[in-house]
Amino acid sequence: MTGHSWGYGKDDGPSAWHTHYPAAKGSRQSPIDIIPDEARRDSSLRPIFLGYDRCTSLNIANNGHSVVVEFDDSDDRSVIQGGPLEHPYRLKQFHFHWGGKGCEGSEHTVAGVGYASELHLVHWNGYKYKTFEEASTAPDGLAVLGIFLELGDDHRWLPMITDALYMVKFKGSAIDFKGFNPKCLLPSSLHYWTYLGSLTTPPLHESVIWIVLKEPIVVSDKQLGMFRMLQFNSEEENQRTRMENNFRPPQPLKDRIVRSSN
Ligand SMILES: CC#CCOc1ccc(CNS(N)(=O)=O)cc1
Ligand SMILES: [Zn+2]
Repeated sequence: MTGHSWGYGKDDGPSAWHTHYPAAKGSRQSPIDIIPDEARRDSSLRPIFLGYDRCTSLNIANNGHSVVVEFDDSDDRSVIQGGPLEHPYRLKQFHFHWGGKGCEGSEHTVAGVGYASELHLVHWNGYKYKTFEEASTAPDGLAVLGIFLELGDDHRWLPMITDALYMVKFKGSAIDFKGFNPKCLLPSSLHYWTYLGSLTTPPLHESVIWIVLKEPIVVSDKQLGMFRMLQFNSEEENQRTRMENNFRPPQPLKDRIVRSSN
């Protein structure tokens, strides 16, 4: 099922998505602006546990919206559990959102301030649902771990990703990408905010339990700049557009609260 084409441009960007994806105006849309002082500290929230050691990365691809690393999700070999989750959720893929030169690029903001980029690790509830597609429309179907990227020194392990980007420059390109463990992209603290939200890209399904880590990881401007050599377009298309500013702005919180781990 291929949905209507969408993007991040003036005519097909976030403000136009509602025309083909009505969920855009729903009651639990993402991202949001997280206001730490208004988050409810909840001692019943357990620590997050990331069981990625047996994870199996498959490929890295340019899907025309971001660069995505996909994993073998045929069993519970790599899962996120604990925190607000009642069951283990299987890692399916991770991808990034970033800005243009020097401007913001994260999707969630913290007290109105954005980061340069945001990493999303997408997991689905394989305990209750048979497939990612089925889980993606269920209110407790997905769990996305959001990690902020801020500019500073070079990240020691990010080159494992950025060195592969030139091979997936155009939309529709993909290469084998085995043996990558995303644990190397985690900050030292797993303290988090959590709230009920949605996919931040079409189809914008309201099926995501968001877990946003408080501590960003640090990458250099040069490393983040490598993402901007990617293109939104395929090699065949004449229109050459650099992949940048592929982030949705914060959406209304409406009748939701954000909870905070200790
Ligand atoms: C249904 C469906 C589908 C396609 O799968 C995805 C996977 C991830 C995303 C990205 N969503 S986000 N930015 O909230 O992690 C969107 C669609
Ligand atoms: Zn995302």
